[in-house]
Amino acid sequence: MKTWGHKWGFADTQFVINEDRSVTLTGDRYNLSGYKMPNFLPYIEEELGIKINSHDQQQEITEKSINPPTINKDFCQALANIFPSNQYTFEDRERLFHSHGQSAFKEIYKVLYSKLDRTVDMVFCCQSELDAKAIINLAIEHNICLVPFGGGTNVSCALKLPENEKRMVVSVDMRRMDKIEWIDPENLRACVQAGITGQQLEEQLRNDGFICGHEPDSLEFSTLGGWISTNASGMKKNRYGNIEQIVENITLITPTGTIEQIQPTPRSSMGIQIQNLLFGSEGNLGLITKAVIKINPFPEVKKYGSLVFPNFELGVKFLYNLAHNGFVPASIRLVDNNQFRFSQALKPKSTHIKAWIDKLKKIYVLNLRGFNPHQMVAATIVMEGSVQEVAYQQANIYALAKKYQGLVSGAENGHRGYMLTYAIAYMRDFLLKFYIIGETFETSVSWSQIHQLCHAVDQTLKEQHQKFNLPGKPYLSYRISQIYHTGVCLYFMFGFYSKGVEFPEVISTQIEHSLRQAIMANGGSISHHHGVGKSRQEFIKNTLSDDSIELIKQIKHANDPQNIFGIDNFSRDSKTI
Ligand SMILES: Cc1cc2nc3c(=O)[nH]c(=O)nc-3n(C[C@H](O)[C@H](O)[C@H](O)COP(=O)(O)OP(=O)(O)OC[C@H]3O[C@@H](n4cnc5c(N)ncnc54)[C@H](O)[C@@H]3O)c2cc1C
Repeated sequence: MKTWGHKWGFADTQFVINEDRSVTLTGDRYNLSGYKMPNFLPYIEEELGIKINSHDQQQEITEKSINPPTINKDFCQALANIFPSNQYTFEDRERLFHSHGQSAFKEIYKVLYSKLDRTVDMVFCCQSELDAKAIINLAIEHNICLVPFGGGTNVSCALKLPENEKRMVVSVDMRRMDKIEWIDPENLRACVQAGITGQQLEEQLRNDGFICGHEPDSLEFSTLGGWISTNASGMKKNRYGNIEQIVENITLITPTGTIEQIQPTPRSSMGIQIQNLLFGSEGNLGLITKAVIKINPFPEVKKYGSLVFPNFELGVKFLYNLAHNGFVPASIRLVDNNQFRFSQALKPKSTHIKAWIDKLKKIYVLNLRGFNPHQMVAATIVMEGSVQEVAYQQANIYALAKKYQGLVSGAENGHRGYMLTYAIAYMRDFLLKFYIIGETFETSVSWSQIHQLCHAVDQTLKEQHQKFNLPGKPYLSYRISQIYHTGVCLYFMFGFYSKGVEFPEVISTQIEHSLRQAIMANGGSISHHHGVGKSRQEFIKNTLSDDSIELIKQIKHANDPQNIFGIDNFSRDSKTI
């Protein structure tokens, strides 16, 4: 690493500008990697109304900018008496890495170009349940604040330390707990340690012919414990479920004991289900050390597909009908026109014959079918299962799409659409260099309020852009990324050009706040899967009754009277809760 700050992802993968102003994603990890994208910069420039100068880049911090650690000597001595030195570190780079998630302007911008407000003082690597109990006991004895760390991929400022925390803060990194403890192949369940990443989990299960199927776009780095703590949602939830449907039992080590069900069961009417409190607990209650999850035989077939519709409204009508039918695929997403055009802009320059075929397709879609290139939208599809299941889904989905003027546009476009989501965080870091600040945010909303909510977000962004007198034009795109019986998950991306703007990270935060207000005023939820963290704490009071908030405070207090798990995402000391 040349610079001090930590970016997203693998070191071999980043977007770069070539001499001919095309853009390439380096490495060979994704199907977007390794080729020139001539239309990338022109698309961004047109959408934002700016000109990108490849030589005019923000300079990342190359020097340390991190507070010296607060040291509790007695605790450090006691720790050293129990654990070998390779299980903990005071190293600055590690402290920084463990002190933030992936929120664009509230965290990554600060890490790369400014300074995080506060960093953890030590990083401890938890290797077993015994370690978890021991570190908690030491923390109780010496009044230390512990912060569980999974993959650091949250986008809600869930790892941002509270400003008023005066104690020594220790990040408890769970990633060495990355084993599958057992597999029950007959009943299709497995007991898995909480620090395993999605990629490790799927690789290990695959060796035995199984799949978990929980596939968030952060799969490569996020962990099982993090998924439970944030109440995560994976793209293939239609087939495998969201995290709360996948997990059968959780083990949580807390300052007052061990929280778990004695044994997992397919379902149980046992009174209040303690486990439900842990989904979305966001590091406030203790350390999740393992979980029993459902597993599935590895699917016979995985097939991508895609459709284009003349406009977003027809696409939504199609999804509404699909959601209430029996052939819902593992995943289906509907992207708006901006995102559709962006995915087109990421294509390579066509070779001779391909260019000719593409031209013919374009003529058919635009001239013969009358699609408007500035209105048309696309749906991308993943189908998984047996040969028969997938064939049944494909035939019925495409037949239904026809009723809404949908045209089949091929597996390659579908695959490309899904790969694009893996590149988004790399894109964020690349664009940030050129003063373009972007962020993603999401919500869930009933079917009947989708259009009103999207319109409100669009209007609010335009107003905010004007209010802060920002250069160029604001960027907004959105997609429906999940469908439910009563509504959908809407996933937005917004961005603006910040060259010459003072404190862009502060303005972005205010804009994001206004956008959430608009979402909630138009029937949207506080979050569909990103969680609350510090980013959305203030909206809890619009989400839960006062008495519900009080009950949560009491549960927290009973479980952790000393507030050892003082990350304060949802705790008794929170300013707003
Ligand atoms: C590019 C990108 C794509 C994303 N795509 C998705 C997506 O498709 N779906 C989705 O749901 N989210 C997505 N996210 C958000 C993020 O990946 C999830 O919130 C994820 O669940 C966080 O897991 P983590 O292991 O990284 O947790 P962290 O970020 O390390 O921690 C998150 C919170 O959980 C707590 N925590 C972590 N591990 C434990 C543990 N073992 N015990 C107790 N508490 C713990 C932490 O203290 C913190 O409060 C995405 C993020 C990025 C950057």
